[in-house]
Amino acid sequence: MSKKGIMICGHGSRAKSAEEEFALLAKGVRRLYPDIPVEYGFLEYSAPNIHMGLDALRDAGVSEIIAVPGMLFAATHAKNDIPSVLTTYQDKNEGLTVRYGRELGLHPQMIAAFQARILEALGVDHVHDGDLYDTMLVVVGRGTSDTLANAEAARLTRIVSENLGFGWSETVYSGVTFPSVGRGLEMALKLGYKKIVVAPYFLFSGKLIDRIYNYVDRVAASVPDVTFYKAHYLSDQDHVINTFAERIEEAATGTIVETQDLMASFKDRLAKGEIEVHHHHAEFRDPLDDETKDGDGHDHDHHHGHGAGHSHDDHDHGHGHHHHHGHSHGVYKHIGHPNGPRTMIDQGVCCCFMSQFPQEVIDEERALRIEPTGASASA
Ligand SMILES: C[C@@]1(CC(=O)O)c2cc3[nH]c(cc4nc(cc5[nH]c(cc(n2)[C@H]1CCC(=O)O)[C@@](C)(CC(=O)O)[C@@H]5CCC(=O)O)C(CC(=O)O)=C4CCC(=O)O)c(CCC(=O)O)c3CC(=O)O
Ligand SMILES: [Co+2]
Repeated sequence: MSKKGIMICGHGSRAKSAEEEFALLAKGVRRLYPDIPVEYGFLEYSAPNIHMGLDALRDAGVSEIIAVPGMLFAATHAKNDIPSVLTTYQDKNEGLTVRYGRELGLHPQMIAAFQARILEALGVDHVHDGDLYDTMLVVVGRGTSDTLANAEAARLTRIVSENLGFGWSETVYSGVTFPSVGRGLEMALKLGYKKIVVAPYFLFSGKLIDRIYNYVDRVAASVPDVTFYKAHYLSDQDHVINTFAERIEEAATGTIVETQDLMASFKDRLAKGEIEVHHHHAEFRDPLDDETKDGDGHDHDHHHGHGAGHSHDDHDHGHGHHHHHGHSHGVYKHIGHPNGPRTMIDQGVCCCFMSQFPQEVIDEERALRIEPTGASASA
């Protein structure tokens, strides 16, 4: 009989607090599965990385791993990056089976978890129809190059807006796509609502959450007659843990609906040469692990797609790390959009992103930043 183990694949952050908070998730899942080993790992920046978590399960004698993305939506990370790590691992470990579940998605419990955070920000337990007709909801999604994942964030906004009865609502994004948090809030103010709830649909704290709350504070300081309510991110609420349990069960029993099967879709697109696996240049590397020592901060221990997107041989990198492989990645639509984010500029974000910014947008942003008034457009 095969021994099962559970693996939660998280994002990771340069913020220590995010690592600690993500660990709480694994703790919550362990409470639900006391007899099964549960490990977690991060895709980028943080330790343990996904390999380390998988190693821990293997070393505990697990032969059937049920892996689930610790991700809200099915975008690049859940669709390409995690499956790439998992299939590579399975290929290298004979006799090991890795199943893969789907993203948390807009499960009713995730919506409940989000609404609980919004009500908490407003300081109420429940609302009656009409209570929030004078209030605007601004949902902050992460933002990705995956249009459908961005659309899920907008769908969430609609659902919550109807459930709670907000006067008006809008979806903004913390990066990658438009509208940015800053531009979105400027637009929101034009509508004249005096109460605005800003609710980030994020699992944990991190650099992006800090940036979002800072932005709200900055805008709030400029309009003293408007009250901003900052909702907490989701974190390890029972609703979230329960959603993980459902995703684990679906993967374990093989009852994922075909159209939602991320691993099947990954393999299919890989075979067709359509995959754009993002390189994990930021993946945490164990200094004791020789395999990952390639001297330039890259761990290329996974598939690289070469079929679509552009290869890094096509353009100049203009930054310190070199890519000695032809990885490719998502195309950022409307990257120069006037209401789009400028946050990535000069923040050390990968060339994969930066190389897609038109030079005039970069120049314009840099010029704004050196204005003596300090009027920053870095939204
Ligand atoms: C701050 C930063 C890292 C840094 O520089 O420190 C950071 C941080 C975090 N991202 C998180 C989540 C997601 N990140 C993505 C995608 C991308 N994120 C990228 C960059 C950055 N991400 C840096 C800021 C750059 C900027 O200014 O925007 C891109 C551009 C490049 C790359 O990853 O290499 C890549 C585009 C890929 C593409 O679309 O092609 C997706 C969507 C997806 O999967 O594609 C999800 C949602 C997954 C889900 O659905 O849950 C979380 C956890 C939030 C939570 O708790 O929920 C944190 C943690 C934190 O905030 O610290
Ligand atoms: Co790069």
